[in-house]
Amino acid sequence: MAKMKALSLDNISCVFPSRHGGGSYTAVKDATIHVAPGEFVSVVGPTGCGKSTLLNVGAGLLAPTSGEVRVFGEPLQGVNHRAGYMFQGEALMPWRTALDNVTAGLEFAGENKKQADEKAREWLKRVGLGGFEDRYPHQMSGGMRKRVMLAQTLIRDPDIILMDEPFSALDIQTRQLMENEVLEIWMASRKAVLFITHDLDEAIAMSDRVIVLAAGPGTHPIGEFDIDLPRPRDVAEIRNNTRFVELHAAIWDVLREEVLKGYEQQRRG
Ligand SMILES: Nc1ncnc2c1ncn2[C@@H]1O[C@H](COP(=O)(O)OP(=O)(O)OP(=O)(O)O)[C@@H](O)[C@H]1O
Repeated sequence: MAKMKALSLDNISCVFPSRHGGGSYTAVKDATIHVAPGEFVSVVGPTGCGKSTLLNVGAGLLAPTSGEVRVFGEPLQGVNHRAGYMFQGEALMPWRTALDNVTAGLEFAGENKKQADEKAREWLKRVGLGGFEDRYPHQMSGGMRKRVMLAQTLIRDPDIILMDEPFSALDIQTRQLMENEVLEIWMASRKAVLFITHDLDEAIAMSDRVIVLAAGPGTHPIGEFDIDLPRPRDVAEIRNNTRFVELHAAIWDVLREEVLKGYEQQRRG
């Protein structure tokens, strides 16, 4: 028997009612993606191809039209409680301090406040925000807010981490710092990660494996690459590695045409 996967999406299709009245739009068609325990997998693909849709399926927030989702071998029903989900946009509650944002998940799960606060302080320190516990989201920079979101996702110690372009809104320096921090935390705990990005450099620098999705409609993986670069990695330095450059060229060769197709579709609107 093949080794058990942390997350298996098998032959997933997602059909939505069309936005232009009547009819339907097949966003994802027959997509199969597996993430092993401890593996860092990135999914790259053109804008609007269906990356977030697939992640929502893995999170149990969207039931696929057909196909099967398994979490550590068990068919997924409802929300994936073994997964932590870090969204693309701003997901902090503006009326709560950094500390109270980080404890939110634990509170909702019924953990006592004192214990939750203790864990949250520790996590805020780990993401470089020791001393900022009492700040409100509007009193923090974009990078700091992302750090709070990271602590919020990781405090529940999920076995699977789902990340949807978590750093796309950040400036390049802050982004690279955060990518390195995520890698450091991941190296210490080796959770299964499914990371969505449209940035190929980021995908290669972070991952064990990069999956390329076709342009929509009916997106599905069209290429898969093992990233055999040494770890630990510094995301800025690894870009100068000759193997990185080779991998980038090979993956871009597959991705380029899809990006052009995606761009054309967006233009036609
Ligand atoms: N609930 C929905 N109803 C109708 N269409 C939808 C729905 N959700 C997604 N879609 C469509 O499915 C396609 C895939 O969307 P999705 O957000 O998954 O793409 P994406 O690759 O994550 O995009 P981006 O790179 O812009 O974040 C898009 O064409 C989108 O308009």
